[in-house]
Amino acid sequence: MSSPRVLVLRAPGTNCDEETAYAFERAGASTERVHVNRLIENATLKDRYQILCLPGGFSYGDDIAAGRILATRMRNHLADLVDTFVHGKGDRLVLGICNGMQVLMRLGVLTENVDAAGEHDPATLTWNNHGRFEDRWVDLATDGSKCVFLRDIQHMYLPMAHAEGKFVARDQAVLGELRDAGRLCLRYARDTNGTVEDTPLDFPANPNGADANVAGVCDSTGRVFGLMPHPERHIDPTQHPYWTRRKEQPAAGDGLAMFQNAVKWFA
Ligand SMILES: NC(=O)CC[C@H](N)C(=O)O
Repeated sequence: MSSPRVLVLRAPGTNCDEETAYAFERAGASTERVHVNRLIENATLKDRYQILCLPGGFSYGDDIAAGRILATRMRNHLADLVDTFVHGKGDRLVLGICNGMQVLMRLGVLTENVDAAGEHDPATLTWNNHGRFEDRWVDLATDGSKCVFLRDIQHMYLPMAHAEGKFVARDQAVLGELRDAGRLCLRYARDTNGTVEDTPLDFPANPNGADANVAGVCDSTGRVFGLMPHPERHIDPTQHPYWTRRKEQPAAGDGLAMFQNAVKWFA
């Protein structure tokens, strides 16, 4: 298959769908932005796509908790779609960006197979330590061996923009299990070296106080990935905040490689 088709799922309050579709198209995929209600009406629509992407925004106004309502709608009305993309024949990819990661966390697909015996969810996303919305650029390091989207990427400089983005594991055992499986594959970093650190960094390097500096998590297969920062906002070099001061411009913004990795997976 040459060019995968991407389903960019929209809901009331989604606001990053156009940029996300642009990012996938720049990487060589074809995309359609589809409202969640259209998918609920037509169960066979999902069969047109190889990649499911949940973009950023404030679905259903972040009411109750960010991502909770869309995740509940998907669990109740789109269970077949979720199962097809997450499990199925293992031939599809899922990406959740920011609010999309919040939805994937609420659906439980990013922490699947982890200490299922516990009374509470193995992990969640909660309010940033300082209790406010934080919107700026961050350095990221990858432990990307496992995750399809992060292959051959060590460092990225990307914008983050969230209030409920602090990753918290239920306990150290869960954190260790996810880490040892290579699933804590994207971390906030202190610099551009691409070094993964487990001890939480101080603010501002770790913008929200996340356990083990976690900024992104993948499932046990590496095909399902959620991250809080916004790769679709750094596709072109001119989106870098200091681009006019750089002597040499890179060919692309740091985020593009993630979308290219997804497209390559189908080549
Ligand atoms: N940028 C986004 O996707 C919004 C993040 C999210 N709804 C929050 O504030 O936590």
